[in-house]
Amino acid sequence: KEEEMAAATPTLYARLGGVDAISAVVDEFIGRVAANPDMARTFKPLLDEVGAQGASSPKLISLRNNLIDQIGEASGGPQKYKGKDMVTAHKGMNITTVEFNSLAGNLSGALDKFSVPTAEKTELLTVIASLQPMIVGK
Ligand code: HEM
Repeated sequence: KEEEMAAATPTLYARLGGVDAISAVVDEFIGRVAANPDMARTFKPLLDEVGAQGASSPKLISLRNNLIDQIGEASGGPQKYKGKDMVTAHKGMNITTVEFNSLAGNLSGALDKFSVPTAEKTELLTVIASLQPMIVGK
C-alpha cells in the first residue's frame, strides 16, 4: 500500500547528524569567524571578552548556544531559539553584503571540514542566505 511504501524524508537536522554534529560545526564556524579579518570590525567586543576571559566568556557561551539552537530549530530539531530576532541582534552594525558573504563562507568551510554532503550543505546555506535582508544594512 502507498502509505507503507512512502518513506518519510528525514529532517535536515537528522541528516546533519543531530545536536552533536551541529555543535561541532558551530564550534568550527566560530573559530573561523574569530580568525576572519572581515569580521574584526563587528566582533571586536566579543573577541576582546574572549581575549580576557577565554572559553568562559559569557558572550561566547551565549552566541554558541544561540547558534546551536537556531540551526537546530531551523533544520527541524527539537531546539527552540531563545535569542534576539535577527534584525534586533544586528541593529546598528551596518553589516555589508561583503561581510555577510564572508561569514557565509566561514559556515561553508566548517560544513566542508566535517564532509557534510552537498545536498545538506546547500539546504542549510539556503536557510542562512534567506536571513540576509534581516541582517545586512541594519
Ligand atoms: C545568516 C547569518 C547570521 C546568523 C544566522 C547570525 C546569528 C546571530 C545570532 C544568533 C546572534 C546572537 C543573538 C543574541 O545574542 O540574542 C548574533 C549576534 C551577532 N552577530 Fe550575527 N548572524 C549572522 C550574520 C552576521 C554577520 C554577517 C555579522 C558580521 C559581519 C554578524 C555579527 C554579529 C555580532 C557582532 C553579534 C553579537 C555577538 C555578541 O557579542 O554577543 N552576524 N548573530
